[in-house]
Amino acid sequence: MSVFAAERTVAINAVLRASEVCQKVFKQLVSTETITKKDKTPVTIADFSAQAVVNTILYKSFPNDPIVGEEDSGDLRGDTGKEIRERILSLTNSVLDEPLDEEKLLDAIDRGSYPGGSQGRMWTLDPIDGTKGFLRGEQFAVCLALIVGGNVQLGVMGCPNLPVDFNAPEGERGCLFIAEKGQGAFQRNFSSTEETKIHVSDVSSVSEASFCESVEAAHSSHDDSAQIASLLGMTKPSLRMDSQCKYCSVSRGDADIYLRLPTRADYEENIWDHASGSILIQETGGEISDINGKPLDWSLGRTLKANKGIVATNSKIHSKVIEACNKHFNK
Ligand SMILES: Nc1ncnc2c1ncn2[C@@H]1O[C@H](COP(=O)(O)OS(=O)(=O)O)[C@@H](OP(=O)(O)O)[C@H]1O
Ligand SMILES: [Mg+2]
Ligand SMILES: [Mg+2]
Ligand SMILES: [Mg+2]
Repeated sequence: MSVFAAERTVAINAVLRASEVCQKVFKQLVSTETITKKDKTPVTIADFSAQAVVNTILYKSFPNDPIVGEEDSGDLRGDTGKEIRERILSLTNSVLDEPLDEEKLLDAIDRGSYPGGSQGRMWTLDPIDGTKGFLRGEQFAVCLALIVGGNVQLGVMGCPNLPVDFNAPEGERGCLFIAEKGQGAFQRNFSSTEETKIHVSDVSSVSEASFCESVEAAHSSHDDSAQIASLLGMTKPSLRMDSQCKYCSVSRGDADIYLRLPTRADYEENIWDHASGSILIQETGGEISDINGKPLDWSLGRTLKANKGIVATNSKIHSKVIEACNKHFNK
């Protein structure tokens, strides 16, 4: 029986509303509505608005739950932030039942500042994962997960541009993925409430397998993955896409392995970039670890500081992929 039925319903609603914001923005986005953050990555009015929407909806049902969210309101305050703030406010209010004022909007965004840790309940939110994919009109995802005592219990992901059927790439787009610990995982189309149970592929020979990996070589080394593919005797082309949609693709069997290989020794993966994807992989029968085969540790704060890179597979071929990573990186 579902332990988090209420959380599941609220999270689905929040992710769908935030996805709606992103879809609205994409049609009208102008260049002044994208900011480059200190780490040189982009953030748009849609990222801020989606975070405000999700945090507001979560607060209404679970006022005591802290949130580890990617964005903060620093760039939206004061005179310099006035124009962008007003756009975000009207966007946010276009999907909320009760309108916010400017102060409440900024507060809602900043409710995502929780430092994380091993104690109690917390949500983690990536309002748009794959912002670069979003800007290109390609794959992005609204990603929300519930973590309790350092364990991911629930994950909901909205993928507005992902084809509902991998074999019909020109067909309907827009899917929602829902996974709860011990309850399996489901895909739902944006146009319906019917849920279909999904599972990973049953490929058991690694030479038959295919990778799903980042578009940006700066986020996961393509050279290293090509060499690992060669060690494994893999010949199929990689499926390349932005965002946690990669986890969705592996979880429904479109590809067999999600590899995220470190490009910089000092990079720590953010928990919001992987929490919902990790439970989706586990609940569809897959396996997830870092490149050394170590379980992901969600209890150390806003990042996965004890882990290096990510390997998610259909489970049958996991140990082979870890072995190849080991061989490649420790050569
Ligand atoms: N150096 C480096 N290494 C690994 N990961 C990084 C790095 N820099 C940024 N990021 C994070 O990558 C998130 C987007 O991941 P993607 O898999 O979508 O990358 S890609 O767009 O396909 O290249 C992106 O998430 P969003 O900001 O939510 O898009 C970042 O959190
Ligand atoms: Mg970002
Ligand atoms: Mg992200
Ligand atoms: Mg993001």
